[in-house]
Amino acid sequence: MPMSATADTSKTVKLERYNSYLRKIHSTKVLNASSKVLFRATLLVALVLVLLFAINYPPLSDSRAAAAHHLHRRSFLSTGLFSSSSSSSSSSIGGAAWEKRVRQSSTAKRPRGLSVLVTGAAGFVGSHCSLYLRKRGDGVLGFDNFNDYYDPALKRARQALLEKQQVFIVEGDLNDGPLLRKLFDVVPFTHVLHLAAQAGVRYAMKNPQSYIASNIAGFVNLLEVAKAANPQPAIVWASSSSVYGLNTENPFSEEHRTDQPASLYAATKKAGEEIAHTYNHIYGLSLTGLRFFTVYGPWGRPDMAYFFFTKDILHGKSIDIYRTQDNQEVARDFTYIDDIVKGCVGALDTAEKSTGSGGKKRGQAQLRVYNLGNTSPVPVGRLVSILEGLLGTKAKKHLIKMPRNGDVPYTHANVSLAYKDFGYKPTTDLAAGLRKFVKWYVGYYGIQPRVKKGGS
Ligand SMILES: O=C(O)[C@H]1O[C@H](OP(=O)(O)OP(=O)(O)OC[C@H]2O[C@@H](n3ccc(=O)[nH]c3=O)[C@H](O)[C@@H]2O)[C@H](O)[C@@H](O)[C@@H]1O
Repeated sequence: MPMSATADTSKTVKLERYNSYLRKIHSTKVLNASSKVLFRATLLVALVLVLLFAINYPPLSDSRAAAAHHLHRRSFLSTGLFSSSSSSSSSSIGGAAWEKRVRQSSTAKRPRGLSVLVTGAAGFVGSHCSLYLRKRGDGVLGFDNFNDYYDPALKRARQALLEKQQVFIVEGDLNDGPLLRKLFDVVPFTHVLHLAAQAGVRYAMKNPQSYIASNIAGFVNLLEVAKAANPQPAIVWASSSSVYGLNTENPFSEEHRTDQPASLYAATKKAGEEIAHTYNHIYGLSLTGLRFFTVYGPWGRPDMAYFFFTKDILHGKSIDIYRTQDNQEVARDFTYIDDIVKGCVGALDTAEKSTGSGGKKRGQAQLRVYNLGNTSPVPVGRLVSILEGLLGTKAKKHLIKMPRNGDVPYTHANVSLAYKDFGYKPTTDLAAGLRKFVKWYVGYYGIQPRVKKGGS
């Protein structure tokens, strides 16, 4: 059967060729189909990539678009499940309702009233100044990052106080350029009262970078935004008595040397004064630096000695009272908050307009620095005796040599320049001011014991 076998073989071969032909056609079809799928998938991936790129890198030339994008992302984050902020005030940053609140808060309620952006509005001096300005009929918009350098609950309580007076605090950081630009896009601020800062002399040894971030980078960021704003605002900002550092001339006058800071805190405030000079010189920004002298009073800062001494005395804890290396008393020109508020407002009211526009200087602008102190230094030991009297409790005093931590032994303000230019005259002595502080303290913390509640 070779013949049939041959015939069979040739049939099988033909069948196999046919089958292989079919397989080829089929595989080409499959190949065509899969390459189409591959092509479409690639197109989709490319589209998604382009979109993602566009979202993450908006055109640099369009700062408004960038700001809007940034604010949108932030508002998305702050309302999202992973939000770290619980504040309702930040939940709608950039939205129409938010803009309305920003405008309302910034609008003056008296003819020719100011429109002031107050940075650090939830802080000690910031909250007092905001309330004063608002009650006077000026427009006030607060700005604060509510950081936890000290108890944020106290900052929230101050915020609640401000909200009662229709002062809105925008929650944000000085280094957030798009947010600051957005605020200046919405409101033509006449003034900025810049009080946001990393405060505290001794903490600078623990966290030096925080001073650079707030007092230098944050300040420069604010000035960058202010110089580009139309109109440019006049800026009044918080410098510090600590810039006098190792100066030995007394009382401290604005003409004395300030090139020997004793702490990084002081160095950043001094740097701020030099930076202010630069922005005034190049861009025509009107700038006034206020050198505050150890400000104290109700709603004060828990990191300051008078505040934690009060707490420790009430809790029976011992307190360290510093003495100089040659065993002298350390003294401060403690200044009551209401006097400081009057000084800040005086500086705002006498600040001339900035001269620049469109980021360019159009003429010489005002550049000032003032001491705002009490003009009568008091030894720390005396401060403790006053507190003991007010609290009806003896302090457990621990006298020690002042650690080498940036402190200076003595401060004393000459305020004749502030008096001449805006009538600054402190009127509250330490005993009267501490009485008001203690009254607030026991009320705020709900403390009952042996406290003498004399005075107003
Ligand atoms: O005048 C200023 O510019 C500065 O005033 C204060 O700095 P300071 O004067 O050191 O105020 P406190 O920290 O309240 O100290 C007051 C006095 O108590 C002394 N002290 C402090 C802490 C302590 O445990 N014991 C003690 O005797 C200090 O040496 C100082 O003489 C503020 O904390 C700074 O933010 C501000 O810039």
